[in-house]
Amino acid sequence: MAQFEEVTHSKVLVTGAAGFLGSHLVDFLLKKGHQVIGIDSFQTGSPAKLEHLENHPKFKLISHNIQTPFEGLGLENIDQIFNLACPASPIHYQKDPISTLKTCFQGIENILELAKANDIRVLHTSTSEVYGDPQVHPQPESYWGNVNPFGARSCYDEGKRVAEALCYAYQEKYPDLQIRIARIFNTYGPRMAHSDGRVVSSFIGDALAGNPIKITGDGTATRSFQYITDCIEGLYRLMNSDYPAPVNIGNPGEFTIREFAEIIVDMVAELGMPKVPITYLPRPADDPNTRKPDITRAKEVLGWEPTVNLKDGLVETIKWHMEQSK
Ligand SMILES: O=c1ccn([C@@H]2O[C@H](COP(=O)(O)OP(=O)(O)O[C@H]3OC[C@@H](O)[C@H](O)[C@H]3O)[C@@H](O)[C@H]2O)c(=O)[nH]1
Repeated sequence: MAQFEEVTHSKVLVTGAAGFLGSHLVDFLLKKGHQVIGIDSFQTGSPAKLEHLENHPKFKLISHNIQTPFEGLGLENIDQIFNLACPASPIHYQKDPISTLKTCFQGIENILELAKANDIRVLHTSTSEVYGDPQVHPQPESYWGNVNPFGARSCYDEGKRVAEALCYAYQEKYPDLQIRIARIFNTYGPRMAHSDGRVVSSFIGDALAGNPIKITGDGTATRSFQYITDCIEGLYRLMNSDYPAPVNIGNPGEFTIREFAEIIVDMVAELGMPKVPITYLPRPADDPNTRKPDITRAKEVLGWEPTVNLKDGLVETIKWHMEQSK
């Protein structure tokens, strides 16, 4: 196992702090006693996700787009940077593909420059989308992927791939620079709004509102869903490990989208609400057919694996959605 060394009371920068993952990571780091600076452009993130920290003595939120260098923001004394800033829902990252590419490439370039100049460790969040529509199943980190470089998803898939390539190039050129890469698989939980567009929040939001669930495609595509707390623990362990290559962070439990829709319909019906119908819409361009992480590496180098099963995670997520609609 690689060395996992918990750093106590450090100063940590989280980009994308007002996003779904970012806001949970900020809470987690503050609970651990760290001082946290959050950065967000509020393109898809929302200050409401951090409202509860408004007067927290160890938290500061800065409005900044990582496409722009960090000079003048006073970030020289940071110990660690988690780079989470990027629209992640397909409907969001495809809205302004040029901006998504800039966030991926210029964003990580600005972060690496800041890190290089000030000896800061960086964890970059990559994605299972670097595997594209995979022809190897499940996907280990050694798989190079099957990505369309010239299509609707390429702004994100290729953006995340070029960001990994830039991390690699910096590591080669500046061996003292500490870089960690997490390839995050589909993650869900409280604070992912109904309007986010990703499948878990869409299905739950619709089922609770009594609307039909909308499957895009024929429902045979598969995904593996990881609960937010497992993801955050995995990111934290990776940051504080000495492992320099990409690590999959995901839950290997795999479901077809139709199976998943049925689970949501049944869980919401068990709460005494009407059983909503399932409808079918056209499949989005280049939507991957299958996805499931091979987490052998994460188990070996981080001593990490997911602990929350799908039903338990969904109970918490449904509860959160119900509170939102009160
Ligand atoms: O309302 C919906 C949304 C999605 N889907 C389907 O559900 C599956 C999952 O779609 P999502 O939009 O939740 O997410 P995707 O797996 O396509 O992409 C995600 O992958 C991993 C992460 O890095 C990213 O956050 C995100 O890009 C797809 O097959 C999609 O077509 C629906 O059937 N209905």
